[in-house]
Amino acid sequence: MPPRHDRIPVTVIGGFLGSGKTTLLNHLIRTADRTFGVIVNEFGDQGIDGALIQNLDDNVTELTGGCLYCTARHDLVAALVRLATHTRPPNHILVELSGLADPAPVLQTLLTPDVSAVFELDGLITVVDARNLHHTLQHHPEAALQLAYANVTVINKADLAGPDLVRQTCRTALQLAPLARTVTGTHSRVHAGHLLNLRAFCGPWRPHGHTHAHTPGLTSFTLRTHRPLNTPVWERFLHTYVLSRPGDVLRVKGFLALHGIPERVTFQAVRDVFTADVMPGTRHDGTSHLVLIGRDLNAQEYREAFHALHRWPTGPTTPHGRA
Ligand SMILES: Nc1nc2c(ncn2[C@@H]2O[C@H](COP(=O)(O)OP(=O)(O)OP(=O)(O)O)[C@@H](O)[C@H]2O)c(=O)[nH]1
Repeated sequence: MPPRHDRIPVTVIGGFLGSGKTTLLNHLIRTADRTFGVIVNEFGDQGIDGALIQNLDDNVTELTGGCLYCTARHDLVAALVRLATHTRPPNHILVELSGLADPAPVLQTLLTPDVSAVFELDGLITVVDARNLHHTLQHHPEAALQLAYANVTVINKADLAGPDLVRQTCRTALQLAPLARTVTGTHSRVHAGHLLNLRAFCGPWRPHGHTHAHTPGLTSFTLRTHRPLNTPVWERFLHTYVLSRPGDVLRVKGFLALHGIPERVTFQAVRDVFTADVMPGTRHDGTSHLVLIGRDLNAQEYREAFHALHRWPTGPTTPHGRA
């Protein structure tokens, strides 16, 4: 095996939908003293995370259009090679998995002799939403697999969980990943020294028996419109179709064009917690698109309801009269 200084270290970031993986990636880019290349695996035809990753220009590759559960080996290898042969190659690569991915196939790909001759798998970081882990483990078998191989477990969203639940979540995570270092944080703010230079895969490695367990009925689809939305009418849609269905709608993310706000608005929801942030320095072009991931969702029902938002004028009128 070539010595480390000749190979580019690769850190894989996994964890369930909305746990804080992209937030961690941005935190590392901001705080760690090195140049990063990033590969983001997203399902659906519309990548969102690429636009949410900061300060990397052309060193971000989105693998879109793939499967909900896995990263195609040839896509991953092609993206690694693209970064390594860049005119200014990064000195560390971060691979963010989709929120439903089992990390084992990606780890295996990185450990094959042809790939590991050029890239060194440094470690797997699994990000956990402290508020939701227990519920997630009960309903989504993917979550246990994501923890099983972790070298570091980041117990994130401590602010939403509170100290008692954070302690319980740490204990549960340790049962599933007894050899992993566990660190807690809010907004994935964990010292880079705990996450990088782990060299956790120096010895031989074999995945545990593979179960391929998946949550039944999961679907993902994109909603699009081409005219700005009336804010009160959008909020009604949000409450009816997203926030009041937290067991079914697991994740929503995307961009909104809202009437009266010239900038693009980033929208994110993880079950019943949501944020809508104006992106400074941007201008929307009138289009909105949202990726939804959930269980037993009727895409047609959502598309019709989203499309129907345009029946209402873009002024301050609501379906029930003046706002
Ligand atoms: N309150 C709170 N919100 C957080 C924290 N960490 C992340 N978030 C928010 O949670 C949402 C999801 O965070 P992301 O980093 O996009 O999660 P992700 O794991 O990359 O999501 P997917 O790629 O869709 O699986 C965003 O709105 C974040 O701003 C935290 O510690 N506290």
